[in-house]
Parts: sequence; structure tokens; C-alpha cells
Amino acid sequence: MVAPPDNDVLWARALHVKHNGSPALCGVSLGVREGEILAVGGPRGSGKTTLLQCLSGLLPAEQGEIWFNSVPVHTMGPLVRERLRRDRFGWIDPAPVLVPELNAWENAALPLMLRGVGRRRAKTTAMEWLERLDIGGCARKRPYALLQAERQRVAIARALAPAPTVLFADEPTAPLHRADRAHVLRTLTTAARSHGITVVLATHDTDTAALADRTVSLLDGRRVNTVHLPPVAETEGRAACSLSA
Ligand SMILES: Nc1ncnc2c1ncn2[C@@H]1O[C@H](COP(=O)(O)OP(=O)(O)OP(=O)(O)O)[C@@H](O)[C@H]1O
Repeated sequence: MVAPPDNDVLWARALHVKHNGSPALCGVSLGVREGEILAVGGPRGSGKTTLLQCLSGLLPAEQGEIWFNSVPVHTMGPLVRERLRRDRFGWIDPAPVLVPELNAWENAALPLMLRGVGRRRAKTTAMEWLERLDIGGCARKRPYALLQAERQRVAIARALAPAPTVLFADEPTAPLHRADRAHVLRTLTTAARSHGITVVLATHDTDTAALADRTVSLLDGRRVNTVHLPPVAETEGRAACSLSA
């Protein structure tokens, strides 16, 4: 086993993953530098979510290596990986998953409290993030009383509040209106840069990818150099793409 380069916070080599026997990742390797915002691009079904799940230790790869700060993740047991995700990683899903019995600030404060931060400090930090994301006024509302776009902002605040070492964001602005997307993405990337948070961002939106420092592209579970997608109207329901690898 060869250790990864020192300046890569995450490093993966030759990842292979199958879902129900079908290949989802086929030998993907990549490094993510500390503080970098890395976009993972590619059409639907190309393996972006699977790659983020593997890198974050959520989904063990059948073959390959993953290193976080020079520590092997691929040899960790499930409980150690769970602790790593809780203490060092943040995750944003394409659709918000909130605890229905907790209000917005309690949801946003939850990861902090799981890390041992006291309720008062956790509330202050959660409130700051809700304000930054323009939903401070919703802090006392339960998820059922929020719009889907507001719920997603709460989920984003929850992911940023503990200032994770690495934030995995899987299509984080998917439920937002186009007008909201730029603002939320700017808040996310500005926060990441000012707090030194490394971001791995899955997206098939070129505007979103443009905010990243670098983009890696996937196609059919493999890394390719570029993926050119024709306009959505022409390609919906088709897997048409041209590539240069
Ligand atoms: N739980 C699962 N069970 C079976 N197949 C799956 C599962 N999750 C993903 N797949 C398949 O694995 C491949 C990669 O899926 P993945 O979700 O990683 O791609 P993606 O690029 O994130 O797609 P999208 O942009 O639609 O989210 C696809 O062919 C998908 O259908």
C-alpha cells in the first residue's frame, strides 16, 4: 500500500463499485487538495453520487483505496467510518432530509450537539448560519411549515455549522429556484473558502461547476477529460454525450 501525497486531504485510487451487480464506478482515481472546491461533473447515472458516497466512507468500495489526511479509510470498520463522517465530514443531499420533530435551528444545530458542543453555543452558531442563508426568520418553524427551498437551506446550514474538514455536496441546489441557486452557492463556496473547508460537489450544472477550482468528469463510472452535454431538451431520456478522454 503506497501512502498518498501529503497535500491531498482526500485521495482515492482505482475505485470499483457495483450496484446490484451493475458497475457504477470502474477504476476511478482522484486527489482532492486541502481547501479546494472540486466539482464532480457528468451526466445522470455517471457515478457522481456513488463516488461521493465512497469518498465519504458511506459506501465501501469493492476494490480500491481511499485515504483521508493520509489515513486509510478503506480498511476502517463501519463504526470508525461512522465516527469519521460525524466528526470530520459534512453531507448535503439533493433533497433535504430534516428531523420533523425539531425546528429549523434545532436541525441545524444537531451535528454540533452530536460533537459535544453545548446547546447554547450550538444554537448561536446554527442561528448565524440560518441568517447567512437568509432563513433566520424561519428558525422556530418545523420542517412541515417550510417550503422545500427553505428546508434545503436549513440542510445546508446544518452541513456548514460544524465547519467540517470536507463537505460533500450532492447537487445541493437541486430543489432551489434558479434565482436562489446563485446566492446559496455563493454563500456555500464563500463559507467554505473562509473556513478552509474542502468541498466535493457533484453537479451536472455548468454554472455550479464554474464556482469550483477544478472539475473532474465522469462518464459511465469512469473518469474522462471532458463531457459535452447537448442542450437538455434534446437529450432528456437519452444518454447521449461526446467525450474526449
Ligand atoms: N442503490 C442503487 N441500486 C442500484 N443501482 C444504483 C443504485 N444507486 C445508483 N445506481 C446506478 O449506478 C449508476 C451510478 O449512479 P449514481 O447515482 O452514482 O450516478 P449520478 O451521476 O449521481 O446520477 P444522478 O445525476 O442522476 O444523481 C447508475 O447507473 C445508477 O442507476
